Amino acid sequence: MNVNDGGRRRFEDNEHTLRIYPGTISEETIYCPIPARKNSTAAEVIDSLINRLHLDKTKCYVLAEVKEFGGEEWILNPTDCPVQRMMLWPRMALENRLSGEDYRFLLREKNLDGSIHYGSLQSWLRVTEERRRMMERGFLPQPQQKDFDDLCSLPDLNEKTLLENLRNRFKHEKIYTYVGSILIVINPFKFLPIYNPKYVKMYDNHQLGKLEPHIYAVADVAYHAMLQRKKNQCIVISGESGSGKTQSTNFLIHHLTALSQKGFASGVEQIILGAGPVLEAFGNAKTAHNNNSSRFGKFIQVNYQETGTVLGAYVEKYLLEKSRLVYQEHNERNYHVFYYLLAGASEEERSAFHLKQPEEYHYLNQITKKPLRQSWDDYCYDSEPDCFTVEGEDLRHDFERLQLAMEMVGFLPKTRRQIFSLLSAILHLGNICYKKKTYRDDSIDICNPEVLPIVSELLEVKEEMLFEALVTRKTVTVGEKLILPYKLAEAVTVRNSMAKSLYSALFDWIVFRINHALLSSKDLEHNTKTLSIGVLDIFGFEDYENNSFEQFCINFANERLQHYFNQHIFKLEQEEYRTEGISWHNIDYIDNTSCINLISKKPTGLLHLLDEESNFPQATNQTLLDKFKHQHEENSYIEFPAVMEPAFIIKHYAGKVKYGVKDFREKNTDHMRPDIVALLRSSKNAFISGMIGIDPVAVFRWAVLRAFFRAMVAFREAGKRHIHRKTGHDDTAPCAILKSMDSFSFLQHPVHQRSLEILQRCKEEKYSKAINLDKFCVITYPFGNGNQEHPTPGWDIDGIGSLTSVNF
Ligand SMILES: Nc1ncnc2c1ncn2[C@@H]1O[C@H](COP(=O)(O)OP(=O)(O)OP(=O)(O)O)[C@@H](O)[C@H]1O
Repeated sequence: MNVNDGGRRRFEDNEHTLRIYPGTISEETIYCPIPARKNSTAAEVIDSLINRLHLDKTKCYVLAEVKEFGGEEWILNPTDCPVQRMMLWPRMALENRLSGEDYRFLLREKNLDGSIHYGSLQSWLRVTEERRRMMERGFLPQPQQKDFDDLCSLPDLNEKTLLENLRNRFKHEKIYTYVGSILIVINPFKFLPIYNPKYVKMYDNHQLGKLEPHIYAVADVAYHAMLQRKKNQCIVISGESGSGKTQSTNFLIHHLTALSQKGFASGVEQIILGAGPVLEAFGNAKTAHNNNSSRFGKFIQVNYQETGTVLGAYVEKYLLEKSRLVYQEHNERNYHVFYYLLAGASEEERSAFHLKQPEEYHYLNQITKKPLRQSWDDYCYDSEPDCFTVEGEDLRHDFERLQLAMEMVGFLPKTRRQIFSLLSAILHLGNICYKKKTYRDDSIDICNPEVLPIVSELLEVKEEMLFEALVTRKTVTVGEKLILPYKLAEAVTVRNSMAKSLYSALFDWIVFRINHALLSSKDLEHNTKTLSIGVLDIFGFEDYENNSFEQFCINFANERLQHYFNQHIFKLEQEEYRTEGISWHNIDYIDNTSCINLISKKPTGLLHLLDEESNFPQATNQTLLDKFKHQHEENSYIEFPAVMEPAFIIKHYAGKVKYGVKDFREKNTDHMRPDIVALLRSSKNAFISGMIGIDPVAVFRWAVLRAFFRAMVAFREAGKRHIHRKTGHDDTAPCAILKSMDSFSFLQHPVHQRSLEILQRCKEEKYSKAINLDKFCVITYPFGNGNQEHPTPGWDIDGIGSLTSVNF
């Protein structure tokens, strides 16, 4: 049996050992190893446990799965398969259990009323408790300073006291702090025992601010506000890369599904569980800041019945970073899924998909190696480790985990093969290279024609058509069809654009399929009134060594979000004080309206000038820059580098960022050329031809902005609510948002429109549902280095200086 093949079969057939921790049910046992297979159910495992540990058979037991930091517990249904759940855990958790307390199975006793008896606290909690007792008895130093869990209650609020308060709280492992209804999170980069069921219970139905700040409190307030006011809610998460946004989103989603299910895993939770690793494999990558960085923004909406029971959910994605597919910066990688596939595919799959080693693909091997030592006689480039594997990563295990997760969200083996075949086609496409035919003219040829049959086989398109599409452009003028050869650089752009479009269409298709699995049929019953809570996990402000169009869009979106924070927190709040006759000195804040106008105001905003230049065939990077200069030379929010550099600098609220204009026009109108669309639509493979039909034109910029429109409307409505409250026209409780979000809802997205068309075929009634938003906000901050596997040394918080650029 070969190694690769063996991996999958091992998982399918072999016996696994589950370690079950019985806790107080059997105090003398730390854990009990129980053999089980992939399809062994929780009920069978519990039976074995009862026999092994001689437990009281008259009592009722359940298995609880603990995963992620802090020991959130998910109760398994009797028919759930623990091994399948275990295989979704990261490899570290499977191998290194003694230190990996985050993932395990616990045995819990069920009370007569059906509730779960959680028994004593887990070992880590005992340590914390012990420490608290020692402190009380004076054996350990008491915390010196009083801290404030809401920055608004600081007696003297200024930058210094604000940072000191956060630092002080962080030193005492308090990573959460409120600013009114906003929650600030500081990434601890270490396990904290604050996410277990005790905390779920503790924060159930409590007014915000009554207990120590916590992410559960935010979820809880949103949940109960939704139920009481019958209004949909929205939680916005923002922060820089590596600050813990995804982690916070996971805590929220877990809590939001847990609240309604009293601890029992539902089908929806099962699908959300499977959707996570799938989205992560296709949408996450190693970056210089985070080994598992999400390269797309997402909006996850959990739908509830009016009674508060989870109905279904849906995911909307924003701006997948397509450029990563064809080029990665130093010390960064392409999307995880490529490495998983190349490491984990079986021999049969390797030959069917024509797979090679990662270093043989242009899209994976461009890692720029920086010279480590530089001297005349010793110019060394290569002592740096490659970037194909990340420390602690087991790509084969990750591939198995991905396959299982795909199975859980309903991808049949045939579909999985089609997806992997398409991934291979994309990699081979990237290997196609061009040369000039002759020195005299510009016409080009393909240097390695042997790659063409492989790509044509994998995409199931005719080889001649593929060749034509890669080297020539077809243009139709009045009554005439012109075939013009591409120039060398143009051909490379077309090849890359085809690869990017294929990958992004695949990602859209995956999200579309996940949504089908997540949307419950009850969601579509017109007489079932649904409510929802949305969590928006959006990219934070970015400033890298090289910033391009992606950073420009992301930072503009953040600029708009900041604008609405300003509106809400400063302007409206101060207006309210004034009208209520409270003596008040206005606080100065950085008003970023001018920066937003510079970028987006019609007719001369940078985005409008960019649109003009994108549609003008003779335009170049220089003409674009000249246009920017000509219109905005006097504007203090834009600068141009002193040396001749094709770049411009924007003075954002969070600092100056330099953007290189290279590829701005192409990325702004980044869409598949019609001849490429025609080629892919001609594929004999219905999976590929159908997928291309979904969304041929990339709605790049508007996709990212739409995410911010959600936030924008939420905050604008917050403003209206303030005014209404004063004029007495609105009797809803604070924070109610009335505005219908129809026009910005996911229903507008082409992928979802398609999804709905299909669903509507099953349902005659039109699916019409207003999406209203209430508002909550979570802001996350990283401390130390995002790549740290271990906590910040010495629990140091000097990095708190990084907060200074943020103004609330
Ligand atoms: N509450 C937390 N407790 C402990 N560790 C955390 C917490 N939040 C985040 N981390 C750690 O920080 C790492 C980075 O977090 P995460 O991936 O959520 O960041 P992010 O803001 O989503 O980054 P990106 O924008 O690059 O996707 C996680 O892998 C985890 O190790």
